[in-house]
Amino acid sequence: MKLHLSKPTTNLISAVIAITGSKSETNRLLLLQALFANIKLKNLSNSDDAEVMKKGLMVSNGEVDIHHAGTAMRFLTSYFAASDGKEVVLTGSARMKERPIKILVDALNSLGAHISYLENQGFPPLKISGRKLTASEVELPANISSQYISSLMLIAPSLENGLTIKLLGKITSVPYIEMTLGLLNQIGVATNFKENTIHIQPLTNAVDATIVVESDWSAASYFYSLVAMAEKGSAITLTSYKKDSLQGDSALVEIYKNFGVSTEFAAHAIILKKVQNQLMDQLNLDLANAPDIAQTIAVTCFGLGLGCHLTGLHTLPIKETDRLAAMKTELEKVGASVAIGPDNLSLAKGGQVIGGATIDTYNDHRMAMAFAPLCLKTNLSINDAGVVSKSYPDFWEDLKKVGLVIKHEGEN
Ligand SMILES: O=C(O)C1=C[C@@H](OP(=O)(O)O)[C@@H](O)[C@H](O)C1
Ligand SMILES: C=C(OP(=O)(O)O)C(=O)O
Repeated sequence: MKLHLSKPTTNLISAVIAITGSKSETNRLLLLQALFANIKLKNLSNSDDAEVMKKGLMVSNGEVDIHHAGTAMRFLTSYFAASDGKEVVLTGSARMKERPIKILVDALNSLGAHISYLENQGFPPLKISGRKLTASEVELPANISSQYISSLMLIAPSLENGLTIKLLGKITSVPYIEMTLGLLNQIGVATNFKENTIHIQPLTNAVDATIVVESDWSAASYFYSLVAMAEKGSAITLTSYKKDSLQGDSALVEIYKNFGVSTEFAAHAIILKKVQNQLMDQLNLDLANAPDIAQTIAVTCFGLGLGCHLTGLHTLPIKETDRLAAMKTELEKVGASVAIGPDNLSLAKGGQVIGGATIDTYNDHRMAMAFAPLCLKTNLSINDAGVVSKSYPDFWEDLKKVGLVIKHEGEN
């Protein structure tokens, strides 16, 4: 599906949008609910990634296909490995078969799991013969993906003696580890995370509580970008958010101040307002703690004519696509001048926006969503726009609520 995007007919934008629960929190809680059935959940994510997670958790024997969902792939690997008697083949999309999983498989096998590779060593698909894991100490490199660590943490309370996890090297995407700890604490698990060691105690009965998932902050980033590029006085209200978020991407509140966007916390909502013009002409930012908003921020900077130097991006090449390479190619299509390194992206300031470009999305929801706000500056088209359903199926409908003019190819 190719979509043509152009700006609203009015200069000031204003809208109220309800976004569903965080996909990261949802996929953790779905796994915890499979282990502790009394947990009740509200405001779950309606994303494809949450759907494949739900479906996967119901399988005991046979193939589980999690498509593009990194969290489902990593979290289900531990879940099945520790589920005595379950025999599954865990597979995914062609891209998923290129996303490394050896660090997690090695860690689980060292705990007594039986996981083997069916195609390429170190990559999905995996054959998993579930069994009771009895060991209680494990170590693994922490600099490639925090999802391996969260995956082990999520099954830890169901192990007889809990789990001590020693993290080797520089720890990446730390807020996602803290999110896992926070959710474990909410269901009654005792945890401790100091320096490079995480202790997780076993749990017999989870707290009898209803957990309301906070809406997705990564999804909110696209509205921050829209407001940043909109006329002064524009405002968008998003529900349901709170100040004490478990999601690292809530760093948007501080980051977008640089672009003149204020965030007001109301009851269960945030109100984003363009209150002044951007405060600088060059943004330097380390995004090792918030890798999923790098694409959004780069496009915002470009749309506003600012330069940026974004660092801490070492995990981007192994996400839905090589996001650094994809960003360089697509930003240059719209007139930007971009340099990338193994863990960074630099955008030269003052680039002139070229109109009428067609953005390729590389099976990456965030490529489509990050570029969409740029239509406030120029008309553009997005190829394979349905890719957004990985995390945000209602994205295009919600953009229409903001007044953006969105047409299918061939539509008048
Ligand atoms: O644990 C999670 O829910 C996630 C962790 C991050 O991955 P890495 O730890 O691989 O950077 C993030 O990019 C991903 O979208 C979701
Ligand atoms: C990287 C992402 O997801 P995952 O790793 O779970 O596929 C993402 O949503 O940006």
